[in-house]
Amino acid sequence: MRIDVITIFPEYLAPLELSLIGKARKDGLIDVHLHNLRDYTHDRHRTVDDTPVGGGAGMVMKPEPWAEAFANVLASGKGESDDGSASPLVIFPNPAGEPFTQRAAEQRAEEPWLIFACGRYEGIDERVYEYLADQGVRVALSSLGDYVLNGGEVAVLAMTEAIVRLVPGVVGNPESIVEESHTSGLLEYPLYTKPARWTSPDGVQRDVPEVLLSGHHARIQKWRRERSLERTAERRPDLLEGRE
Ligand SMILES: Nc1nc2cc(Br)ccc2s1
Repeated sequence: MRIDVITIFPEYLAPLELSLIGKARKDGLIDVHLHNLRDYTHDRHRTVDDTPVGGGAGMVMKPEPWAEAFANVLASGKGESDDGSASPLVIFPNPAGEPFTQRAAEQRAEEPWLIFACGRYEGIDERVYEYLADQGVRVALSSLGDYVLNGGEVAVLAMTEAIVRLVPGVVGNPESIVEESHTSGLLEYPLYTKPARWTSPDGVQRDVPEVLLSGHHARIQKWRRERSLERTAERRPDLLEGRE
C-alpha cells in the first residue's frame, strides 16, 4: 500500500515513522510519502489561504496550490505504484464528512493507494473537490467524530493507524485484530491478566471472574459475548439498532 499525505505541517506526521507503522514501512508493507502544500505556492510568503468570499471569519485554503500538489502526487504515484494503473482514493478528513468506522478502515485497507489531504483554517475551497471529481479521482470526506480539530493531520494519524494495522503482515498475530471493539459490531468484553487475585492499593482483593479460570472455552465464549452485549447496550445502544 502506498500512502501520500499532503499537508502544511509535514512534521505533524512524524509519528508515522514510529512503532507499528514505522516497522511496516521498513518491512516494505507500506510506502509513505509526505508533501508540503507550501511547496506548490509561488509567492514569497508561500501563501496557501485567503479570506472567505461572501464574508465570514477565518481563512479558506486556496485552490491553486491544491491543484498543483495533486497533479504532482498523482503523477509521481502512478509512476511508482506497483502495477502503474492503481487509482488512488483521496481522503479529506473533514468534520462534515462521513463517519470513519471500523468498517471504513477495513475497506480502506484494501486500497493499493491512499492520498490524505489535510485541510487547515476554516477548510478548503469547494472547487478543489469538484475539480478532483471532474478528473475522475475517487474522493471521500471522512469524519472521526462530531468535534472540530484545527486541521486534518491528527485525523490522518488516527485513520492511518486504524487502516495500516489491518494490512496483512503488519500485525504479528492476525488473531489479535479479530476480537476487538467494533470488529464484531459490538464493544469488546472486559479483559483480565494475571494475577488471578490482585490486592489494589486501597487494600481491596479483586479477583478475575471465575469462569475465565475454568478452562471451559464454551462457557468463556458465552460469558464474553454476554459482557460485550451488556456494555454495548449500556454505552453504545446505537450499535445494536437494526441487529438481529
Ligand atoms: N474533526 C475534524 N476537524 C477538522 C478540522 C479541519 Br480545519 C480539517 C479536518 C478536520 S477533521
